[in-house]
Amino acid sequence: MRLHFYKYQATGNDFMVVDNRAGNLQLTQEQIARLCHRKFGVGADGLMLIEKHPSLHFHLEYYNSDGSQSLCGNGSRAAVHMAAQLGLLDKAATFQAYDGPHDAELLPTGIIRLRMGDVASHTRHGDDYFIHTGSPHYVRFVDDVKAYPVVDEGRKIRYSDAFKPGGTNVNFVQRLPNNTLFVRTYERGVEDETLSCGTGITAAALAAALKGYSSPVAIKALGGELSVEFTRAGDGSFTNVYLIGPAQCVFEGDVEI
Ligand SMILES: N[C@@H](CCC[C@H](N)C(=O)O)C(=O)O
Repeated sequence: MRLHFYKYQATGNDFMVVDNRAGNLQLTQEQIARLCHRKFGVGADGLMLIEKHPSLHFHLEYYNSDGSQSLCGNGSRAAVHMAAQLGLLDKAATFQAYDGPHDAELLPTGIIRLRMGDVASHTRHGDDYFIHTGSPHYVRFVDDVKAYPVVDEGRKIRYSDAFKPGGTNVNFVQRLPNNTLFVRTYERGVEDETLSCGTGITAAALAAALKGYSSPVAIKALGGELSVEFTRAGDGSFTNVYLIGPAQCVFEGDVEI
């Protein structure tokens, strides 16, 4: 069977996106891993299916490159862009993702502004933070993130007893002047560093807010620039959380599955 796909990148986090509104595609974990494999397949950090939803613009199924599922912030932004290309929506989007319903806006600049879930709480692990932003994220502030061994240290935390059995994504964050962060992320389900992770960047911005940063936080990632907006309550909870950044269709094609 030949599968038609769109290849997207959202600040360097890359995805295969498939229009499954007909509902006849079911992929096994092995097929997803093969399609996302950078030597044997198309190559991507994740694969998404855009499907019909009874009352929202679309339903989004997100798979990491190993076939596991969670919320993907960058993937959701890319899916909103593709749903607009498919004519499912104009400038405002509502869709169902892994963690629940989301809305998003396609700004005139082409930037996608995605509403994330509210964040009620966080936990501390020494000087580090654990924040769930639809996906689980560990956040550690470091002095020189460019030189930091992200994969080695990230993998230790990802597989540590504290986060078994599900594991966690791990973000290393450097504070820069002007309310700006540089964020690098080890992603669970990709089992490697990616060029950008939207839910991780959101968690990093909220952790920085707990240290005095204000909304909006400007973000630099290896794959590009984003920003995060939020409203912080006195009890340390967050509402009106938005992940804002670009997404681009790079090519489309067909692949045998
Ligand atoms: N790249 C994503 C996060 C995808 C999910 C994550 N790897 C997990 O399994 O928790 C993003 O942009 O948020």
